Amino acid sequence: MTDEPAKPIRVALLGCGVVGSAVARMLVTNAADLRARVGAPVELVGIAVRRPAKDRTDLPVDPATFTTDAAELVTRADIVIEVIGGIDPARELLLSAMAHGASVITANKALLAEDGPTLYAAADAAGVDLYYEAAVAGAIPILRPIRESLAGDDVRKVLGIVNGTTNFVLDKMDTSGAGFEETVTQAQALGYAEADPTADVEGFDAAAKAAILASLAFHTRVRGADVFREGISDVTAADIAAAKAMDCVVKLLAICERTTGPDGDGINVRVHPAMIPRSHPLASVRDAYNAVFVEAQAAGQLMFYGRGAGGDPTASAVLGDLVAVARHRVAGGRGPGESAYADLPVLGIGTSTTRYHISLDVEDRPGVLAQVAQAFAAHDVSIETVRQHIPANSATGQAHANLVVVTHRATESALSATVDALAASPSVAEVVSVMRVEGA
Ligand SMILES: NC(=O)c1ccc[n+]([C@@H]2O[C@H](COP(=O)([O-])OP(=O)(O)OC[C@H]3O[C@@H](n4cnc5c(N)ncnc54)[C@H](O)[C@@H]3O)[C@@H](O)[C@H]2O)c1
Ligand SMILES: N[C@@H](CCO)C(=O)O
Ligand code: NA
Repeated sequence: MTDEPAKPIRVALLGCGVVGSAVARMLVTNAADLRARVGAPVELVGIAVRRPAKDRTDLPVDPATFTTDAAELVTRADIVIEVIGGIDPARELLLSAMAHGASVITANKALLAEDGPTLYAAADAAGVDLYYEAAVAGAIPILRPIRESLAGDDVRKVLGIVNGTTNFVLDKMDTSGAGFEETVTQAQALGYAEADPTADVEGFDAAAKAAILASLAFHTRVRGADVFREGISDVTAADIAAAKAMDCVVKLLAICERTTGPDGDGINVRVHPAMIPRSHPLASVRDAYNAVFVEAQAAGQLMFYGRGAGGDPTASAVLGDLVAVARHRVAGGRGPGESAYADLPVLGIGTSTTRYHISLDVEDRPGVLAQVAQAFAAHDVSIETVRQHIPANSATGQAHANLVVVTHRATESALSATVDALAASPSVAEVVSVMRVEGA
């Protein structure tokens, strides 16, 4: 008696842009290996596109595979891969796919951060898988390690560089000394930044990824809108120079922290530029690379590093999900569903604690340093270092000094009250900049 040949796994691909075309190519080129790893043939039954007339002859795919009817395509697949992006129609298509019994794979962080629970509920109702490794940090395996490998540990903190565009811009500002606008223009010319770079430079993309990371790490529903967000458009060449003077670099960080304090248990999730010491592992993340640093109770510190974007790297994560999901189809069973049992409160930014670098333009006369120190003391913010620099010429003729204060850890609310007091002080001409200092 011979074994029945395994039934093919029918895969539908939605979107054939940067990621979709790389996924299609890998699906076809690696078909024999995928078949062996899955235990059944993996058959690309259709690719939904918006512009069917576009020349796609470079792809090793039968032209009859392309369709403009994504809604119909999702009804005849075992696995649907969504790489269209945006909220709708991606959401409707994924919901319809699951309602028709398909498992789904998506790279769509915006949709997951906006409405992940609806997708999870649909996956549960249909008894199918919902996988999305590509949605955070592209090729880097980070979601499966948090969702599965660390499921027995207690994750305390996730600290990551999860946006390649902003890392590229900040890295170039660091090495060239150039300003933000000039560097973004250069990044656009090199294809690193989009024509409209808002989602990246204002931190929306990183905030969506932070929400996904925090949800998985802390078994709590966190939406993109819950994440405190500050982008990099206000980071100046002077900020970068100030970081250099402290032997630090500026990075856009996504920070997810489990906190236990007088206000009770909760989590802080925030995205903002911060100085980190050059000796910190994240400081060596250059160009458009991503890295995620995870701290868990028993595991200690772990670091994940690699390419966070690009067609092939992102397709690698999609195909990894595909093999996992297809194996479930062959052997039966499902991967993990949503885990939101901890239901921790997402605390306001005021409760988060970090160190701060504050640059002040002050009058150079007796008692000024004491008044500045008093503003910190009054709000219970402890000073770690103070550096004073006297500029060669003061434009006004008035004697001025530049004071750089670095604090010990303080809450954001205490720090912002201190900054308000400094701004109102007659001794302080200007609060030149305030930047958080992480990783030390
Ligand atoms: N590019 C990356 O490096 C990267 C990395 C990680 C995650 N992602 C995510 O992957 C997804 C796709 O990104 P991308 O860079 O490939 O974008 P893209 O713009 O290159 O491709 C999207 C494609 O979807 C098509 N499309 C739009 N609406 C459609 C519809 N209704 N039916 C069929 N096709 C439709 C578009 O015409 C386009 O070709 C996004 O969610 C993105 O956030 C991208
Ligand atoms: N725009 C993102 C890539 C997709 O997540 C980045 O710059 O990292
Ligand atoms: Na990933």
